[in-house]
Amino acid sequence: MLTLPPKPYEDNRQRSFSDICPVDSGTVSRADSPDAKPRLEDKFTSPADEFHQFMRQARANVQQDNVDISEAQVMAFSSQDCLAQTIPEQAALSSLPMPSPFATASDDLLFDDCYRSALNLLVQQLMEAVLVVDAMGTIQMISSKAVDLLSAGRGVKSTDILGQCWQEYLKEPQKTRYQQMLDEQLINQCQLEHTPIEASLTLEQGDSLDVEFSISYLGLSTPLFAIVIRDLTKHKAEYRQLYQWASTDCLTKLANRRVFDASLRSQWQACTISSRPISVVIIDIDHFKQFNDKYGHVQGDYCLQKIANVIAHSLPSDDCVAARYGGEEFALILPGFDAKQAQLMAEYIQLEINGLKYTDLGLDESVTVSVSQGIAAEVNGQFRTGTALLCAADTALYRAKADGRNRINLSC
Ligand SMILES: Nc1nc2c(ncn2[C@@H]2O[C@H](COP(=O)(O)OP(=O)(O)OP(=O)(O)O)[C@@H](O)[C@H]2O)c(=O)[nH]1
Repeated sequence: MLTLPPKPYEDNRQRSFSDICPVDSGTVSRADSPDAKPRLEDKFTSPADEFHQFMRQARANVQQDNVDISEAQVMAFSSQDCLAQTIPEQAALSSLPMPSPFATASDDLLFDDCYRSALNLLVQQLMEAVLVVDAMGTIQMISSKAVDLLSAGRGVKSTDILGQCWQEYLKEPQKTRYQQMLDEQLINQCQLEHTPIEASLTLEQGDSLDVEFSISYLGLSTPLFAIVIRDLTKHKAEYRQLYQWASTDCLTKLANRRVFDASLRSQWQACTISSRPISVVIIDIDHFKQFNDKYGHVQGDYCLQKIANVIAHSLPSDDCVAARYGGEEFALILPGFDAKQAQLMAEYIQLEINGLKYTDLGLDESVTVSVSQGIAAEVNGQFRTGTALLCAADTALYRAKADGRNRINLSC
């Protein structure tokens, strides 16, 4: 890191550009009174000839007079504005992008050099994770926060990362997306509007890191790009936790009613588009009020958990959904299942639940619980919507209850 020399001036506010870059008094042409302070344009015989001389002088003074380099650069840059503002015919040029409209090719290089030094200082001071890369992706500058991030806190130095290729940290498809954005920026030579790109970076030793990053084009004669990276690890962990809370039933850990409804809509659509069957099963515990009344509400909760566990482990594939539909009511979505397959599934669940023991809850070995189930299956377009299928399963459940409970009823 560049160490700044001590400031040689007592009061920085009183410093002017000429303090850093003294001008031969012979070039001062305007002096209305002997005490008049020379204006900046008075110091030039010709702006085009003199400006880059100023720049060089400023640079030489930085080296010789131990002048604070960042301050000298700021003064040098502001002198361009000063020039454009004080010389009327050049005034319109003050709004043009830097480098200076007066500059020659060598001034461009000098300007780039100053700009890069100032930029490097700035990047190193930032609390954000920032990289500056060239058009090939070679890392030219890096903030200490970005070093920490890319080295996964392993105490790597910035010099170990400088010169590496930024794209090597990216995986597909973000690698290709980044290159496309870079190409577009190079063609247009101006900032591209883009939302931050989410990516999973590949770090040393196979670690990966969830981040989002944005790219800003820095218009120099040799194009540079500032990449600001934000670590999303904490954000993603919080999101996962919140998503889990919002989508699962906290007692049974099955999907909640919101997820069930959304899944039924999407699975219904997917199955009807691909002409696959789909079945819904509703499972309701028999006489659960009596269980609660006899053994207590806490034991009732454990009972619900045990039954939910059986149901969750009965699901044959990931696209099947088991949800807690209401108090002591559960529901299944079985994509690809016709009526016969759904019936087999319901029979399996019934057997498993009938066989459950509650001795671990301190109850007698003889205590058992049964369930009633209603099934509806969509095979040949008999139902118009997923909701109609669900209503049919509910009606079938009602019949199973009415027929004496501990039984399965299939909607016809
Ligand atoms: N322990 C416990 N009980 C619950 C929970 N949710 C609902 N219940 C109970 O489930 C019982 C449901 O009672 P009912 O609707 O009369 O149904 P049932 O007694 O199972 O009778 P049938 O369904 O007709 O066989 C009520 O006593 C509710 O308090 C829960 O989260 N925990």
